[in-house]
Amino acid sequence: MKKSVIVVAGGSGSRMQSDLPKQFIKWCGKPILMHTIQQLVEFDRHMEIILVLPKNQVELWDELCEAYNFTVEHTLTYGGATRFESVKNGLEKVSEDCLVGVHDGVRPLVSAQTLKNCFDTAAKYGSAIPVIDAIESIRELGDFGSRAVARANYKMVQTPQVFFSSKLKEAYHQTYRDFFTDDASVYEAAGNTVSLAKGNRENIKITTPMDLLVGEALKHPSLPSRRE
Ligand SMILES: Nc1ccn([C@@H]2O[C@H](COP(=O)(O)OP(=O)(O)OP(=O)(O)O)[C@@H](O)[C@H]2O)c(=O)n1
Ligand SMILES: C[C@](O)(CO)[C@H](O)COP(=O)(O)O
Repeated sequence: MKKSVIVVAGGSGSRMQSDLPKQFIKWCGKPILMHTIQQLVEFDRHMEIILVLPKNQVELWDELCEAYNFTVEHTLTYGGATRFESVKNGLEKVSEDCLVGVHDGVRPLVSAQTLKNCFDTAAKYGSAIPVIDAIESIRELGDFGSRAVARANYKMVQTPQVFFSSKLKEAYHQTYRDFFTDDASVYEAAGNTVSLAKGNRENIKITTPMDLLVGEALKHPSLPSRRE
Protein backbone atom coordinates (compact mmCIF):
# COMPACT_ATOMS: atom_id res chain seq x y z
CA MET A 1 0.00 0.00 0.00
CA LYS A 2 1.17 3.51 -0.78
CA LYS A 3 2.79 5.42 2.11
CA SER A 4 2.34 9.15 2.79
CA VAL A 5 3.60 11.31 5.61
CA ILE A 6 2.14 14.63 6.69
CA VAL A 7 5.01 16.60 8.19
CA VAL A 8 3.49 19.15 10.54
CA ALA A 9 5.60 22.28 10.80
CA GLY A 10 2.87 24.89 11.19
CA GLY A 11 3.73 25.94 14.75
CA SER A 12 5.44 29.07 16.04
CA GLY A 13 7.83 27.37 18.49
CA SER A 14 7.04 29.62 21.46
CA ARG A 15 8.95 27.40 23.93
CA MET A 16 12.12 27.80 21.84
CA GLN A 17 11.95 31.56 22.44
CA SER A 18 13.45 32.33 19.05
CA ASP A 19 12.06 34.79 16.50
CA LEU A 20 12.52 32.22 13.77
CA PRO A 21 10.09 29.26 14.18
CA LYS A 22 12.24 26.35 15.38
CA GLN A 23 11.61 24.15 12.32
CA PHE A 24 13.71 26.60 10.25
CA ILE A 25 16.61 26.94 12.70
CA LYS A 26 19.95 25.85 11.23
CA TRP A 27 21.01 22.74 13.16
CA CYS A 28 23.82 20.36 12.21
CA GLY A 29 24.36 22.17 8.91
CA LYS A 30 20.84 22.84 7.66
CA PRO A 31 17.29 23.71 8.83
CA ILE A 32 15.82 21.11 11.21
CA LEU A 33 12.89 20.51 8.88
CA MET A 34 15.19 19.42 6.04
CA HIS A 35 16.83 16.81 8.28
CA THR A 36 13.38 15.49 9.21
CA ILE A 37 12.18 15.17 5.61
CA GLN A 38 15.51 13.58 4.64
CA GLN A 39 15.05 10.85 7.27
CA LEU A 40 11.65 10.00 5.78
CA VAL A 41 12.78 9.72 2.17
CA GLU A 42 15.92 7.82 3.15
CA PHE A 43 13.60 5.24 4.70
CA ASP A 44 11.43 5.06 1.58
CA ARG A 45 12.24 7.17 -1.45
CA HIS A 46 8.72 6.65 -2.86
CA MET A 47 7.08 8.09 0.23
CA GLU A 48 4.68 10.97 -0.54
CA ILE A 49 5.55 14.01 1.61
CA ILE A 50 2.90 16.59 2.51
CA LEU A 51 4.40 19.56 4.32
CA VAL A 52 2.29 21.84 6.51
CA LEU A 53 3.80 25.30 7.06
CA PRO A 54 2.63 28.60 8.56
CA LYS A 55 1.21 30.59 5.64
CA ASN A 56 3.56 33.50 6.31
CA GLN A 57 6.65 31.27 6.22
CA VAL A 58 6.17 29.70 2.80
CA GLU A 59 8.32 32.31 1.09
CA LEU A 60 11.10 31.73 3.63
CA TRP A 61 10.87 27.97 3.04
CA ASP A 62 11.20 28.49 -0.74
CA GLU A 63 14.30 30.63 -0.15
CA LEU A 64 15.80 28.03 2.19
CA CYS A 65 15.15 25.23 -0.31
CA GLU A 66 17.03 27.22 -2.91
CA ALA A 67 19.87 28.18 -0.58
CA TYR A 68 20.41 24.59 0.58
CA ASN A 69 19.66 23.04 -2.80
CA PHE A 70 16.91 20.99 -1.15
CA THR A 71 15.13 19.14 -3.93
CA VAL A 72 13.03 16.48 -2.18
CA GLU A 73 9.60 16.55 -3.83
CA HIS A 74 6.76 17.61 -1.50
CA THR A 75 3.26 19.07 -1.52
CA LEU A 76 2.75 22.23 0.53
CA THR A 77 -0.25 23.30 2.54
CA TYR A 78 -0.92 25.88 5.28
CA GLY A 79 -1.02 25.33 9.02
CA GLY A 80 -3.85 26.31 11.36
CA ALA A 81 -4.03 27.75 14.88
CA THR A 82 -3.60 24.30 16.49
CA ARG A 83 -1.74 21.12 15.57
CA PHE A 84 -5.20 19.55 15.09
CA GLU A 85 -6.08 22.11 12.39
CA SER A 86 -2.68 21.71 10.73
CA VAL A 87 -3.09 17.93 10.49
CA LYS A 88 -6.63 18.37 9.18
CA ASN A 89 -5.33 20.66 6.42
CA GLY A 90 -2.62 18.13 5.60
CA LEU A 91 -5.16 15.31 5.35
CA GLU A 92 -7.06 17.24 2.67
CA LYS A 93 -4.01 16.84 0.43
CA VAL A 94 -4.01 13.04 0.79
CA SER A 95 -5.78 12.13 -2.42
CA GLU A 96 -5.80 8.33 -2.54
CA ASP A 97 -6.27 5.61 0.08
CA CYS A 98 -2.94 4.92 1.73
CA LEU A 99 -1.15 4.40 5.01
CA VAL A 100 -0.65 7.91 6.28
CA GLY A 101 1.80 8.92 8.97
CA VAL A 102 1.73 12.22 10.82
CA HIS A 103 5.20 13.32 11.88
CA ASP A 104 6.38 16.38 13.79
CA GLY A 105 8.67 18.47 11.60
CA VAL A 106 10.90 18.93 14.65
CA ARG A 107 11.70 15.25 15.21
CA PRO A 108 14.75 14.93 12.91
CA LEU A 109 16.19 11.94 14.77
CA VAL A 110 13.48 9.41 13.96
CA SER A 111 15.20 6.15 13.00
CA ALA A 112 14.52 3.96 9.98
CA GLN A 113 13.68 1.15 12.43
CA THR A 114 10.99 3.28 14.13
CA LEU A 115 9.52 4.18 10.73
CA LYS A 116 9.50 0.50 9.76
CA ASN A 117 7.95 -0.53 13.11
CA CYS A 118 5.16 2.01 12.69
CA PHE A 119 4.31 1.34 9.03
CA ASP A 120 4.49 -2.46 9.48
CA THR A 121 2.31 -2.43 12.61
CA ALA A 122 -0.22 -0.07 11.03
CA ALA A 123 -0.41 -2.23 7.89
CA LYS A 124 -1.30 -5.18 10.14
CA TYR A 125 -3.53 -3.58 12.79
CA GLY A 126 -4.78 -0.34 11.20
CA SER A 127 -2.81 2.05 13.40
CA ALA A 128 0.56 2.43 15.11
CA ILE A 129 2.20 5.01 17.31
CA PRO A 130 5.83 4.81 18.47
CA VAL A 131 6.36 4.66 22.22
CA ILE A 132 9.27 4.36 24.63
CA ASP A 133 9.50 3.54 28.32
CA ALA A 134 9.34 6.35 30.86
CA ILE A 135 12.69 6.49 32.64
CA GLU A 136 11.75 8.75 35.51
CA SER A 137 9.21 8.18 38.26
CA ILE A 138 5.73 9.54 37.59
CA ARG A 139 3.29 11.22 39.99
CA GLU A 140 -0.38 11.98 39.53
CA LEU A 141 -1.71 15.36 40.72
CA GLY A 142 -5.17 15.89 42.22
CA ASP A 143 -7.18 17.21 45.17
CA PHE A 144 -5.20 14.77 47.31
CA GLY A 145 -1.93 16.53 46.43
CA SER A 146 0.23 14.09 44.51
CA ARG A 147 0.77 10.35 44.54
CA ALA A 148 3.09 7.86 42.92
CA VAL A 149 1.72 5.77 40.05
CA ALA A 150 2.99 2.50 38.58
CA ARG A 151 5.48 3.66 35.95
CA ALA A 152 5.23 0.39 34.05
CA ASN A 153 1.63 1.33 33.15
CA TYR A 154 2.75 4.39 31.17
CA LYS A 155 4.56 5.00 27.89
CA MET A 156 6.03 8.15 26.32
CA VAL A 157 4.55 8.82 22.88
CA GLN A 158 6.43 9.97 19.77
CA THR A 159 5.66 10.39 16.07
CA PRO A 160 5.18 9.28 13.26
CA GLN A 161 1.67 8.11 14.13
CA VAL A 162 0.41 5.95 11.27
CA PHE A 163 -3.17 5.05 10.24
CA PHE A 164 -5.28 4.03 7.25
CA SER A 165 -5.98 7.39 5.62
CA SER A 166 -9.76 6.89 5.36
CA LYS A 167 -10.07 6.15 9.10
CA LEU A 168 -7.86 9.07 10.12
CA LYS A 169 -9.78 11.48 7.86
CA GLU A 170 -13.03 10.29 9.45
CA ALA A 171 -11.61 10.83 12.95
CA TYR A 172 -10.50 14.37 12.08
CA HIS A 173 -14.11 15.29 11.25
CA GLN A 174 -14.69 15.57 15.02
CA THR A 175 -14.90 18.91 16.77
CA TYR A 176 -11.59 19.86 18.41
CA ARG A 177 -11.22 18.99 22.10
CA ASP A 178 -8.52 20.16 24.52
CA PHE A 179 -7.13 16.71 25.17
CA PHE A 180 -6.27 16.17 21.49
CA THR A 181 -2.50 16.40 21.98
CA ASP A 182 -1.70 14.00 19.14
CA ASP A 183 -3.30 11.98 16.35
CA ALA A 184 -3.80 8.90 18.49
CA SER A 185 -6.03 10.87 20.91
CA VAL A 186 -8.18 12.05 17.97
CA TYR A 187 -8.35 8.55 16.45
CA GLU A 188 -9.25 6.96 19.78
CA ALA A 189 -11.96 9.53 20.58
CA ALA A 190 -13.62 8.48 17.30
CA GLY A 191 -14.03 4.98 18.76
CA ASN A 192 -10.92 3.32 17.30
CA THR A 193 -8.17 1.33 19.00
CA VAL A 194 -4.55 2.45 18.83
CA SER A 195 -1.70 -0.06 18.44
CA LEU A 196 1.74 0.57 19.90
CA ALA A 197 5.09 0.16 18.15
CA LYS A 198 8.65 0.54 19.41
CA GLY A 199 10.07 4.06 19.07
CA ASN A 200 13.69 5.19 19.47
CA ARG A 201 14.87 7.19 22.45
CA GLU A 202 16.84 9.64 20.22
CA ASN A 203 13.59 10.63 18.49
CA ILE A 204 13.19 13.72 20.66
CA LYS A 205 10.87 16.58 19.78
CA ILE A 206 13.07 19.66 19.58
CA THR A 207 11.11 22.01 21.81
CA THR A 208 13.48 24.12 23.94
CA PRO A 209 17.01 25.53 23.40
CA MET A 210 18.41 22.64 25.45
CA ASP A 211 16.98 20.15 22.94
CA LEU A 212 19.13 21.69 20.19
CA LEU A 213 22.25 20.76 22.16
CA VAL A 214 21.02 17.32 23.16
CA GLY A 215 19.92 16.64 19.60
CA GLU A 216 23.29 17.71 18.21
CA ALA A 217 25.08 15.29 20.53
CA LEU A 218 22.70 12.50 19.49
CA LYS A 219 23.18 13.27 15.79
CA HIS A 220 26.96 13.26 16.11
CA PRO A 221 27.74 10.78 18.91
CA SER A 222 31.39 10.68 17.87
CA LEU A 223 32.01 14.35 18.76
CA PRO A 224 34.39 14.64 21.72
CA SER A 225 32.59 14.82 25.01
CA ARG A 226 32.15 18.39 26.26
CA ARG A 227 33.41 17.21 29.67
CA GLU A 228 36.90 16.46 28.30
N1 LIG B 1 -0.62 25.09 14.97
C1 LIG B 1 0.34 24.18 14.92
C2 LIG B 1 1.08 23.83 16.09
C3 LIG B 1 2.09 22.89 15.99
N2 LIG B 1 2.37 22.33 14.78
C4 LIG B 1 3.51 21.41 14.64
O1 LIG B 1 3.38 20.31 15.52
C5 LIG B 1 4.67 19.87 15.92
C6 LIG B 1 4.72 19.67 17.44
O2 LIG B 1 4.34 20.87 18.10
P1 LIG B 1 5.26 21.72 19.08
O3 LIG B 1 6.53 21.10 19.33
O4 LIG B 1 4.38 22.11 20.23
O5 LIG B 1 5.55 23.00 18.15
P2 LIG B 1 5.12 24.50 18.33
O6 LIG B 1 3.65 24.61 18.49
O7 LIG B 1 5.75 25.20 17.18
O8 LIG B 1 5.90 24.88 19.67
P3 LIG B 1 5.36 25.62 20.98
O9 LIG B 1 4.27 24.73 21.53
O10 LIG B 1 6.56 25.71 21.86
O11 LIG B 1 4.84 26.96 20.54
C7 LIG B 1 5.68 20.91 15.45
O12 LIG B 1 6.41 20.37 14.36
C8 LIG B 1 4.82 22.07 15.05
O13 LIG B 1 5.33 22.86 13.98
C9 LIG B 1 1.62 22.66 13.66
O14 LIG B 1 1.87 22.12 12.58
N3 LIG B 1 0.61 23.58 13.76
C1 LIG C 1 2.41 14.75 18.89
C2 LIG C 1 3.38 14.72 20.05
O1 LIG C 1 4.67 15.05 19.61
C3 LIG C 1 3.43 13.29 20.59
O2 LIG C 1 4.30 13.24 21.67
C4 LIG C 1 2.99 15.68 21.14
O3 LIG C 1 1.76 15.32 21.70
C5 LIG C 1 2.96 17.13 20.68
O4 LIG C 1 2.71 17.95 21.81
P1 LIG C 1 2.91 19.53 21.73
O5 LIG C 1 2.44 20.07 23.04
O6 LIG C 1 2.09 19.98 20.56
O7 LIG C 1 4.37 19.77 21.54
